[in-house]
Amino acid sequence: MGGPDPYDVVIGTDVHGELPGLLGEKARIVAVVHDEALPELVRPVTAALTAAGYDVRELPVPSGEAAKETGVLAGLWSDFARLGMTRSDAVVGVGGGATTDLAGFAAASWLRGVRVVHVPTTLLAMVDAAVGGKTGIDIPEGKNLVGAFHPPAGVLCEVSALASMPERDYVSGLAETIKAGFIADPVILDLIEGDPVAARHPEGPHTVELIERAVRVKADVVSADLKESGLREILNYGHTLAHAIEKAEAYRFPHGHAVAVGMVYAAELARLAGRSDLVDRTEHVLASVHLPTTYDADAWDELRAAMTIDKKSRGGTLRFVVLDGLARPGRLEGPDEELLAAAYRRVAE
Ligand SMILES: NC(=O)c1ccc[n+]([C@@H]2O[C@H](COP(=O)([O-])OP(=O)(O)OC[C@H]3O[C@@H](n4cnc5c(N)ncnc54)[C@H](O)[C@@H]3O)[C@@H](O)[C@H]2O)c1
Ligand SMILES: O=C(O)C(=O)C[C@@H](O)[C@H](O)[C@H](O)COP(=O)(O)O
Ligand SMILES: [Zn+2]
Repeated sequence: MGGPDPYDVVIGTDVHGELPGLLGEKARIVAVVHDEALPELVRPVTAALTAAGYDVRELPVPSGEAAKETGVLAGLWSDFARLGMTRSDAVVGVGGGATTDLAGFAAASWLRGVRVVHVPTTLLAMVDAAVGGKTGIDIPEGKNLVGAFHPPAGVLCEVSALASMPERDYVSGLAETIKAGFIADPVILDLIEGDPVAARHPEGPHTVELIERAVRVKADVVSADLKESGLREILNYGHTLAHAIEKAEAYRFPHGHAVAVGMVYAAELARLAGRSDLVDRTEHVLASVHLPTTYDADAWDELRAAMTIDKKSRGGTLRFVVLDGLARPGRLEGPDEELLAAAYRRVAE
């Protein structure tokens, strides 16, 4: 991963031995912030760190989006204080995107910033959440509204960890993978459309290639625009409606499923605005891996209200990432209310 502080993203099997190299030699205490439901996946991480001589402390946090609550973050700050963590110490985040978002923000905010290495255990976290340095938590008013840009010192994707993933969560990660396909690398779409049944499972023949391609898309974008002053917005394709859906569902709807519906909505916005016509392909590839393409017809007013707080908005103007063609992302600024509602009719079930 390029940018001012480049770092390695290791992708492979039996790669835990690379962890000390990613962490560096300065750290004494390493706080392993991990999803409490994944002891089997945490064990090889702590074993590799202990063998390398670090003082390893395990800090379990709730599974899933419940990790991204202010109370959990405040609990980690107290833990870091109790452990006596100084600026030369480090955090390792082990889990899905919710865990790495929390661990990353805890590291960003502790003493104004300590090193963090991520060990993502879901497809979604490998292809997206654990790379790129966006960290954050949710508040009742909205998703990811508090956070910081804090790039990791390294990312370790142990692909064998994916074997235990429930299909629903695995497929959620395919939504962000497909997003990378639409905004920048259509070969991703070809690989999934070529064998969607295989794509739904981690033992499929193209899993490592899909991860590598999606990480490459993210690396190229983030290296050029870490703090989202322009280009990075393309990684938010489909997310304007997605975050509104997640809020409406009290964060119990998988992130990737919400992004899937959000991409259909963005594709329909682009079609109605005369920019491109990728709606059928979007629906087809998402449905082929069992991702949703529709949402509650009665939810529009609530979703429209929630979309106002999107981070891409400027003043009162909503701004969407739309496609002018495959791998040709553009922006749609301030679409009128009738267009917004009309596009939702395509999604409404
Ligand atoms: N920072 C970013 O750039 C970025 C990018 C995309 C998504 N995100 C965030 O990531 C989060 C979603 O991440 P996610 O989809 O990884 O979900 P998650 O972290 O909520 O994990 C989903 C579920 O999978 C379980 N799990 C994790 N690894 C497992 C494994 N190997 N085997 C069995 N079960 C496992 C977890 O316990 C949890 O129940 C959202 O909060 C989203 O906003 C952040
Ligand atoms: O890395 C980015 O930039 C993204 O937008 C990636 C998204 O997949 C991710 O869900 C991100 O957390 C959304 O960020 P937000 O700024 O809209 O909260
Ligand atoms: Zn996302």
